Amino acid sequence: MKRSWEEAAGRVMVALDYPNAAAAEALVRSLEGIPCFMKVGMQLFYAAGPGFVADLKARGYKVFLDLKMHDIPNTVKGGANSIAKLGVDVFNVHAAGGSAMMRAAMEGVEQALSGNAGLRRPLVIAVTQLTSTSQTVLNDEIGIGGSVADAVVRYAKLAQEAGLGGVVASPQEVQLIKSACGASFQTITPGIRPAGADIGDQSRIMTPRQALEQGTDYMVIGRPITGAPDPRQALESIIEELV
Ligand SMILES: O=c1ccn([C@@H]2O[C@H](COP(=O)(O)O)[C@@H](O)[C@H]2O)c(=O)[nH]1
Repeated sequence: MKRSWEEAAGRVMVALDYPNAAAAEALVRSLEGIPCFMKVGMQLFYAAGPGFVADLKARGYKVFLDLKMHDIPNTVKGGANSIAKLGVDVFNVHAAGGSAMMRAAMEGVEQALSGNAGLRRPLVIAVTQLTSTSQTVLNDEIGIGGSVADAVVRYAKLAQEAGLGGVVASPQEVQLIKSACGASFQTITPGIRPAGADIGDQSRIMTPRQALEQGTDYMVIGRPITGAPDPRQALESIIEELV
């Protein structure tokens, strides 16, 4: 199925994994006019703070705030409340925190929205198993038995029951998640590597085209873009692969 260039671009979330606002801002400027998401993770957020996120939103960017909260329910509720007030489009928690913690995140969002009619409702998603986690690490280090795919689907169902709208997983698990949770349950997939790209610390990977063919909703891509000699050209060539 052919899709427009804009639709293809809108499925890419560029990971702004930079040590400071100036470096991230340079990348954002180099991608100006491309309607992708900007993903702010912990490295940038801890250095540049909520002001950087608020500035991106004020300039009209779609923002995924990837802080992967994992704490007691009351703390996550408070964190979700603060994040929702920033007006981000997507944010996440770890499904490993359990259903009470995930429900608390949703309560934090509801509280923020009820006090502010102008706020948009963010998509709240849960990390299932990190895309750097291999079968061996899951079984021998984390201590969860069975296949990675089974562990991912179990967390996806738990997240859905807690009221979340989607999950972070690898593209390899997208079809199983959609079968278990329905087509509208969103899948956000890191672990994307164009053919020939350095895998780095990722374990469960696919190319952009393969991920799309699995039915992923959004793909998170960092180093294949940010580490390229010409990041704009790298992103444009990924988008061409998705059209
Ligand atoms: O399971 C996960 C959850 C989050 N991430 C984040 O996505 C990007 C991926 O960056 P690459 O450079 O393309 O590997 C990064 O910000 C991670 O924190 C993930 O990789 N896996």
